[in-house]
Amino acid sequence: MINVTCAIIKINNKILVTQRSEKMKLPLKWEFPGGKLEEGENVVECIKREIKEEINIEIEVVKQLTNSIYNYEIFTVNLIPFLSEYVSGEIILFEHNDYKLLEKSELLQLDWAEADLPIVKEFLKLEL
Ligand SMILES: Nc1nc2c([nH]c(=O)n2[C@H]2C[C@H](O)[C@@H](COP(=O)(O)OP(=O)(O)OP(=O)(O)O)O2)c(=O)[nH]1
Repeated sequence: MINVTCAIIKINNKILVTQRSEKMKLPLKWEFPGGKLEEGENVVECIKREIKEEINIEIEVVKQLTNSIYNYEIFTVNLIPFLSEYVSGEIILFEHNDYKLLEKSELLQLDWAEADLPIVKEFLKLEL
């Protein structure tokens, strides 16, 4: 099982979502940006590092949500989500195909990576 952190990032009351590239696993699926936990790293360090590496911005973690464990046949992911606030930096996509800033009500319209669906649903139930 691989441990992966991801961030639900609020920017001006919109939510940042990113689309995986054609060359990645789960091509063109939508996800919350993030990535694999490295050895000796805690989950908060991991999500801040991954967000800087992948989309060039700094975030502040607000709250950890419930993990989503999903079996994709070729691998099992333990996805660890963090509600986060944008702090600084300009969005530059180093790996992703595209991004969108969406209203909460628009989130379920995307073609999500399967592991993200329970996280999207938990987030939709939260007060913002
Ligand atoms: N970052 C991120 N990954 C997710 C989400 N949902 C989900 O199933 N994943 C999966 C896709 C990837 O296999 C893995 C994250 O790893 P990654 O983004 O660091 O790795 P990758 O696919 O670019 O690299 P690789 O495994 O092909 O070497 O978790 C999500 O919301 N965010």
